[in-house]
Amino acid sequence: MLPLNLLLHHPANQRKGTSNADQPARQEMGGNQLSHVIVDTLRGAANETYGHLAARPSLRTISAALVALIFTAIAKEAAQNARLARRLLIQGVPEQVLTRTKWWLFGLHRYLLGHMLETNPHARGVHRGPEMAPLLHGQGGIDGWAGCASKEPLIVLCRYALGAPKIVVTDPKALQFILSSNSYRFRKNEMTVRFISMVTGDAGLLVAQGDMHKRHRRIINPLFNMKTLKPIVPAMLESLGELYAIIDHSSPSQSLPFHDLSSQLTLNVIGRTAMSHNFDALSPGGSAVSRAYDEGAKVLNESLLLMLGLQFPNTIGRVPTRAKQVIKRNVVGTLIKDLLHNAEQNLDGVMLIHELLRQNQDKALTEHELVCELRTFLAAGHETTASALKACILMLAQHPDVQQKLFEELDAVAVRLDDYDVLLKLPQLNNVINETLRMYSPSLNSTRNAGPGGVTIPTSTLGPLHLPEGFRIEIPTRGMLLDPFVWGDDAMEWKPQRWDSIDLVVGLADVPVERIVNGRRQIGTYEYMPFLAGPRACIGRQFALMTLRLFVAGIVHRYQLTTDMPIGAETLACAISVRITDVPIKFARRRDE
Ligand code: HEM
Repeated sequence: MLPLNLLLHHPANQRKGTSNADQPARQEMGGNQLSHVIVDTLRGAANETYGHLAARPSLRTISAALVALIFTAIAKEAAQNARLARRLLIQGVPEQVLTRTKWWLFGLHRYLLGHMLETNPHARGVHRGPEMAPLLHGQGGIDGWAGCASKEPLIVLCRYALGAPKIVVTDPKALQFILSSNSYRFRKNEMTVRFISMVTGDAGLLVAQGDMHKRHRRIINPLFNMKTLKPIVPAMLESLGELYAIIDHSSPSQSLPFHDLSSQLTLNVIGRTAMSHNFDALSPGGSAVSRAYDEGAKVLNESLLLMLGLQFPNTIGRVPTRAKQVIKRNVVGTLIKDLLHNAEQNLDGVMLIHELLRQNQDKALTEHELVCELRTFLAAGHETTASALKACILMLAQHPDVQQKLFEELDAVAVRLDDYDVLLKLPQLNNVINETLRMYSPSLNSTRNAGPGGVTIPTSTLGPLHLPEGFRIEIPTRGMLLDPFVWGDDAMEWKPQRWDSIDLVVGLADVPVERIVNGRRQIGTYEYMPFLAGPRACIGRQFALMTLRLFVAGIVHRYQLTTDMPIGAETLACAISVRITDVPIKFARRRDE
């Protein structure tokens, strides 16, 4: 792109700003009609003002040029986004209402900030999901929905910075298409991919797209089937034993910070079971790796500059920041290479790293790709499982009746944790875990972009909907799990017993018209998705459920749990996963064994 001050000083451009000589320069700037008008106007004005300085560019000239460039870029982007949004609006997609109309620049803020300043539903954060629900069902707060009473849009358009549009989708028919039958026609958002790549490297399952994803998933799938997972139960229990030791050495009247303990515990679990390595995260002060991991996670959560750098990789993204230095150190990546070499000497081992090497005997994945995959297991499997575990334990401590019922169930079968087949079938245990994953889903939402050439998706109420290439889709996982239209008026309450009368209807693409059939609530595959669905659903689902079943059963059978945190007083934070920030738990040993 030509700097504007050079254009200004081009002889053909002196005084008059619109000669034919401008054409190539305009094309260089890649502008549309609007940007041409703006450039021409600014150029004319700049010539009038700074024409006498033409021979020697001054700071003022350069500043004016910079301002003009930024202004042009913003106007161009906003105009493009407005056109994109319009393409969806004319197909009948309702839009979230702007409550702050006429508030700023005669409503121009719609094209600059979109719905970012709206307080309900929030643009982002843990409240966003549940607050979206009424809109998605056509109740208040949406523009342009002329649907009849029996229909609900289940798709809403909203806009972000510079009016960048996206649709929020909960329509099961559309989700079945996006996540399952046509999942490879959608791509993960580039900024999300850049963000996750900083933690996992650029070749793990979470960031892989298209054929690369298929190739990786084919090799990694067998690592997470029951046959491979059952032999790692003893390694999981070894980590649980370390937690017991810490609890047993503390006083029953002392509240322990289970929010930290559960993260350290699950880090040890992933270390042992996935990499055959002891991260030693539960020891006082942790290990070098666990400290590096914590530090990395912290800077990722906190650095605004880092986020802007991801959005604008070629400008702000080049600024060296402390966050980047921390991530670059990458002790974990270096360690994993060593662990891979060790595991190659012991190919009969039962841990995931051994199975990974066995599945990769034809070297379909390079060493770099293997390292990225193991880093991915660490990033995707550690905080998510810890968030679910801490929520289970806090809920049980807050609800003594449910805890007692679960204890009795465990006691009745004289639970032996190494017999996983028994644990799999315990109804109270499964109810507690299902309900916690519903109410405290570690996943806030998932995003996808329409792939090359654009995609036409089927919908229940709008008919086929064409999404231009790159158009953004948000799937509000947490919102769907807390949606009163799906779960009933008590959706915001933690009630494990609701699962006694729920049928999970597998493979159902359409929302059942009759929600309650024979007294049982019907929930479709695309309505309960803590692990998402389709070829890109969580590969570690069974691993996570196994960890939760073993640890919740083990802890409740051994300790009576209480907490000073009243029901509803917990605070949630969301960075990589949604988690309860403060989980103070008192553990009283039930009986000495
Ligand atoms: C309660 C715990 C967990 C929850 C709630 C969870 C949730 C999810 C969700 C919602 C996704 C889809 C993300 C998206 O595409 O937008 C996902 C993907 C993934 N998860 Fe999990 N996860 C959990 C535990 C684990 C564990 C323990 C592992 C591995 C050890 C793991 C590994 C992965 C991987 C590799 C992917 C990417 C799959 C792909 O794109 O093919 N997760 N997880």
